[in-house]
Amino acid sequence: MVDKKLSGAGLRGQSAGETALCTVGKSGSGLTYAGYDVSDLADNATFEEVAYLLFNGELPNQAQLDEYKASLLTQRDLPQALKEVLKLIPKDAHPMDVMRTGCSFLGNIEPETDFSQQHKAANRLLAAFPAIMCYWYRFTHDGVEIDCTTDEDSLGGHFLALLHGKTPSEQHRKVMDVSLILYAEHEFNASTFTARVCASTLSDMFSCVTGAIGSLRGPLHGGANEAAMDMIQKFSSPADAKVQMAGMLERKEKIMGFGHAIYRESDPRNVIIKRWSEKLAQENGDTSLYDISVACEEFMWDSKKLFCNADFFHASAYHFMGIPTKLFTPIFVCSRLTGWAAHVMEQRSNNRIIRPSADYVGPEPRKVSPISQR
Ligand SMILES: CC(=O)SCCNC(=O)CCNC(=O)[C@H](O)C(C)(C)COP(=O)(O)OP(=O)(O)OC[C@H]1O[C@@H](n2cnc3c(N)ncnc32)[C@H](O)[C@@H]1OP(=O)(O)O
Ligand SMILES: O=C([O-])CC(=O)C(=O)O
Repeated sequence: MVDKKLSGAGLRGQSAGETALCTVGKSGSGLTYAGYDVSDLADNATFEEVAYLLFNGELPNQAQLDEYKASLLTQRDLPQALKEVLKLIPKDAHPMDVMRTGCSFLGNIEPETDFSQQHKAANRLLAAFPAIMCYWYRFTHDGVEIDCTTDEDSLGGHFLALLHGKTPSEQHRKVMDVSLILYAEHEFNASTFTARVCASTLSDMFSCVTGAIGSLRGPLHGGANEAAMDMIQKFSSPADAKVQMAGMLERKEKIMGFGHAIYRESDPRNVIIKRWSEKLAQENGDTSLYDISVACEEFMWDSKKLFCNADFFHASAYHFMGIPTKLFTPIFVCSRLTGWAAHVMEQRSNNRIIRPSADYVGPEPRKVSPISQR
């Protein structure tokens, strides 16, 4: 694994454009947003500051941040028409499909009609996504039509308050904020690349983000945090985890939450969210799921030199905060929207339609025979 070359299928190792937003696997801890190390941002900034950074290129000063947060606060509620649409989506729908529909529908009723509105569209989605997820979830699962506004200062706290219907603890607010920072941006990953391809046709922001949500949904990308949770919940102890994982590897099954397309030895986000997962486990007074997760990490490294990516310890961390597993990937959407929108803006600022070539491997030229002879 460690010496595996970044080349081959899946466009691996090929540069597909330029970005000033992010480096992955290069300097410092291995992940930077506009020059800032992600661990520095996680320790010393908030998610709203990171969103501002990605959208504007610089961190805000206090006055800019206050103004930005005040503006986001006024945009958290959903239009009634969108609430009606969300109520029509069945309980057993995949919440990523809910996010996709919510984003797409908002693009119908509040369209981005020209690119001068790109910040407006991005900020509206940023403010509204927690309510899109929670309004649908609470209506279909608890039978309540929630008030989509809260006076929570941060988007992370706002999400937790909408979901649980009560004020979150300071520690939970902090973990959500860190999590949103860690997931915010990651260069040319599959969903961001989807957004950029869409942007390159000069399409609108809502279409770019809707497409990106579809790409993030898959278990090889954002969907891995849910799949990791489903897996660790099946293990009864650290020892059982090791036995069962050995079986999975023998059967050549993919272990979700491990490995990465770019990082070779570790994902710098893992150490940060792992630390928070441990703190939450201790706070809950039951560390068994955390201990099982650590056993998985040890086993995968010892047997395959595969390491936890950002998704693996997010699973237990979210679980400890009482977040239902099916909402794990939609939270990723609430965060990555910032990276997607920033890339859409960057693509638009220096655009050429993205249209690669393919190596043809199909049949030689041939003639259509009459249907009766086929
Ligand atoms: C936030 C994020 O989106 S992070 C990614 C989340 N996705 C997951 O956690 C899904 C599980 N992981 C994977 O499927 C892969 O590691 C990916 C999709 C992330 C990266 O895929 P690739 O770039 O093709 O992986 P890479 O080239 O490093 O794979 C090397 C070998 O390790 C194997 N491998 C990689 N990850 C895993 C895994 N999680 N479980 C089992 N085997 C694995 C591959 O099958 C490959 O074996 P091979 O050479 O015999 O075919
Ligand atoms: O970069 C990738 O391929 C996947 C990833 O970790 C992310 O999008 O956060």
